[in-house]
Amino acid sequence: MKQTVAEQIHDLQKKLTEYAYAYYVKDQPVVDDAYYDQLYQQLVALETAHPEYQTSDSPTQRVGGVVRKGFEKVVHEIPLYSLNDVFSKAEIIAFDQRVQKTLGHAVSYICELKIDGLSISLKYENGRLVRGATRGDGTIGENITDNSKTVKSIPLTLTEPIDIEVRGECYMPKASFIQLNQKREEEGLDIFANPRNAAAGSIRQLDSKVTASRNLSTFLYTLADFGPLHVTNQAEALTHLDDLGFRTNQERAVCSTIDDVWAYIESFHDKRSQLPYEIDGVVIKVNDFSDQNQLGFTVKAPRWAVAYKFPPEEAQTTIEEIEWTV
Ligand SMILES: CC(C)(C)c1nc(N2CCN(c3ncccn3)CC2)c2cc(C(N)=O)c(N)nc2n1
Repeated sequence: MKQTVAEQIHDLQKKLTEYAYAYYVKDQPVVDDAYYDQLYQQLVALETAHPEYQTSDSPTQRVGGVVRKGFEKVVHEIPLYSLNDVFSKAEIIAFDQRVQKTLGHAVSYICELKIDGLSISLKYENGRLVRGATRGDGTIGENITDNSKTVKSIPLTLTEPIDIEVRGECYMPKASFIQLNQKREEEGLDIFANPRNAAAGSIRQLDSKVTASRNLSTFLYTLADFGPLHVTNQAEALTHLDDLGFRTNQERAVCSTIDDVWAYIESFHDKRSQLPYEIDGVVIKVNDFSDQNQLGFTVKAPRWAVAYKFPPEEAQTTIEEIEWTV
């Protein structure tokens, strides 16, 4: 039986959302670009002819188009903490000793690559993105909701209709950074010093159409407000973020000893230049949430995590050296 217009539109929105999720979140395209573009144009035509069926979470709403005079301030109800930096194996061992001394037992750690982007916080109500904000000073950030909606790896709708706030890094892939700077040089514009500055400049754009053109991506890494999620450790929390539709970094590893933590760090010291995104270190976190709660926070940072910082990277990677995943 022939589909109604409403059914045709809903069907296209669902298909295109699934294809975009596979491409931008899982890095596993399921259709080629030409086919995606063909369906996308069909949806644009149908939504234009029947605007009553255009939904705010349709894939066509990712193109931006809002121009702001400035950014509203956002107060983070749950503050974003800092991290204590460490620069050597000795400092990591000292961290582990302090943790074991406080808890009275050994713990497992989770190692996460420290993405060199800028921190954002995403708030969802009933599974819908209601607010995107920059970290700012950890308490006061900027409202970047319009721009967040143009970042293709940020879900507009979650797989569950829950209230949750998540945090992570927004970054620009190395290849996009190199291409952006080439374009800016051709146009006689200033170039960005590094991908972090390029990402910050792009997510803090007043014209969301510009943000949409910058191929930003994300890796989410923490739940600010756990909402209805029952998770007991960081590894589970990251799996939950995956299940909800977020993009998380798959290089994470649970390490049962600090020697394994150091082996992880050393392994990425060499792999760093081949990654398609910049990292400036490894974040080491006590994995178990009850252990984290016992360790608590200093004024500015958790006692249950440290950021191991790599020495500054050598010369800029050439485009050939990068593995071509997004
Ligand atoms: C939730 C905690 C506090 C443990 C935490 N905090 C982080 N950061 C705090 C300091 N940040 C910061 N940023 C600007 C100014 C001061 N501090 C930048 C984010 C993390 C950053 C990354 C990352 N980059 O990949 C990550 N995988 N996990 C993090 N986890």
